[in-house]
Amino acid sequence: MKQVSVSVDNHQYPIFIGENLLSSGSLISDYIASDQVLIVTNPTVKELYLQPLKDALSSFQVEVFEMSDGEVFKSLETFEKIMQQMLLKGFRRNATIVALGGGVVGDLAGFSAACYQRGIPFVQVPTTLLAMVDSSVGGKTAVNHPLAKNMIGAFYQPQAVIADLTCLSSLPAREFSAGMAEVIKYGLITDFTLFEFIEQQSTALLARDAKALSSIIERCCQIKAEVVNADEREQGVRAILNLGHTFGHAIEKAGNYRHWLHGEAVAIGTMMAFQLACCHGLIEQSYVERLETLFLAFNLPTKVPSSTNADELFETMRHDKKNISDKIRLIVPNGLGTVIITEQFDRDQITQAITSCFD
Ligand SMILES: NC(=O)c1ccc[n+]([C@@H]2O[C@H](COP(=O)([O-])OP(=O)(O)OC[C@H]3O[C@@H](n4cnc5c(N)ncnc54)[C@H](O)[C@@H]3O)[C@@H](O)[C@H]2O)c1
Ligand SMILES: O=C(O)C(=O)C[C@@H](O)[C@H](O)[C@H](O)COP(=O)(O)O
Ligand SMILES: [Zn+2]
Repeated sequence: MKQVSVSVDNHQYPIFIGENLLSSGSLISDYIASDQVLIVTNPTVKELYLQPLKDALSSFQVEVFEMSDGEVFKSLETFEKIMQQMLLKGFRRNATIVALGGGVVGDLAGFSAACYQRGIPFVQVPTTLLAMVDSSVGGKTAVNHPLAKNMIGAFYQPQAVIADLTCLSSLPAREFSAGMAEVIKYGLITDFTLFEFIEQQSTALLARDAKALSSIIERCCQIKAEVVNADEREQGVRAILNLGHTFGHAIEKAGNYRHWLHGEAVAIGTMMAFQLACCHGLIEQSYVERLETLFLAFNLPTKVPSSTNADELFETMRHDKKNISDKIRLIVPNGLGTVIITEQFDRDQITQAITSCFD
C-alpha cells in the first residue's frame, strides 16, 4: 500500500492507495468518529462495492443514502434529501459520512458533510480513476447550479482517502478515459516527466496494468497534495488545477451535464487553452499536436461539434469562480509542463480558440 499525505492549516490526512483496501475494516475504522455512519453511494456502485464496505464497517451503525447516478444529480435537491435522511435518522454531530463512488458522489457527500450541523467528519472512498487522482483529494466539495458548475460548495477536507485500485477493474472504458484527462492535466501543469511517462505507457495504462496505474495515481495525488498544501482555498497557485476547466465547465453545461463526461469536457477545454496559447506565441504548434495525439490515444474527444455556440460558451465562462473582474481568468500553457494564470485574453481571442476546436 502507498500513502500520500495532505496537510492544510491544522488538518492532516492520509491518502491510501492499494489493492483490496475497501474491505479492510481496520483501515477505515480509524477515521470514523462515532458509531453513526452514513454511506453515500449510487445504484451502480452499490451493486459492486457496498457489501464489502458494509462488512468492513460491521461494528458501526450504518445507514445508506442512495442517490441517482449522474452529474445532473449533483444538485441542491439531492443535497436536501441527504439532510432530510440524516435528520430523520437522528444523526448527531459526531456522525461520519463515507462517500463511496466517483466524483459526483464525493463532491455531494463532502458538501453534505460540510453543512450537516455545520460540519461532520467524512471519508472519501473513490471508485473511479478520476476520483482517485483528483476529486477525492483537496477538499473542494460542491453541487451544480443550473447557471454554472460547482457554484454552491465549500472547501472541506476529508479525514482520509481510501483508494482501492481493485475497483478500477469494473470501470467502463469511457469513464477510465475521462479519468485519464485529469491524469494528463497533472503532466501539463507541473510535471512533464509524468506526461512523457503516460505517452510511453499508454498501452499498459489502457490495459489497466496495475503497476503503471498505481504509479500514476500516486504521482497525481502527490502533485495535488503539494498544490493544495500550498494554497488550500485557491487564492493563487491552486488555480493551475483548473487547466482546461473554464472552457470545460461551459462545455459540460452546454450539454446539459449529460452529453459530455467531466473529463471529456476537460480534454476539449484543455485543447482550447492550448490553441489559445499557441495562437499567441506561448507554446509551439508541435506541443498542441503532441497533446492531441495523447488525448486521442486515450479515446478522448478534442473537439466540439461545429453547431456549438461559442458566444454561449463564453457567457458561461463569465460565471467562472476564478474571475475577479469582468475579465476571464484562464490557465494556459507557456512551456512543456508549465502553465500561467492569466487575464490577458479578450472575448474575441477566447471565442476564436473555441471555434478552432470545432469539428
Ligand atoms: N472536487 C474536486 O476537486 C473535483 C475534481 C475533479 C472532478 N470533480 C467532479 O467529479 C465529477 C466527475 O467524477 P467521475 O468522473 O468520477 O464521475 P461519476 O462520479 O459520475 O462516476 C462515473 C460513472 O462511473 C460509475 N462508477 C463509479 N465507480 C465505478 C466502478 N468502480 N465501476 C463501475 N462503475 C463505476 C458511476 O456510477 C458513474 O456512472 C464531476 O462532477 C466533477 O465536477 C471534482
Ligand atoms: O482541486 C481543484 O482545485 C481543481 O480545480 C480540480 C478540478 O479537476 C475539479 O474539476 C474541480 O472541481 C474544479 O473546481 P472549480 O472550482 O472550478 O469548480
Ligand atoms: Zn476536473
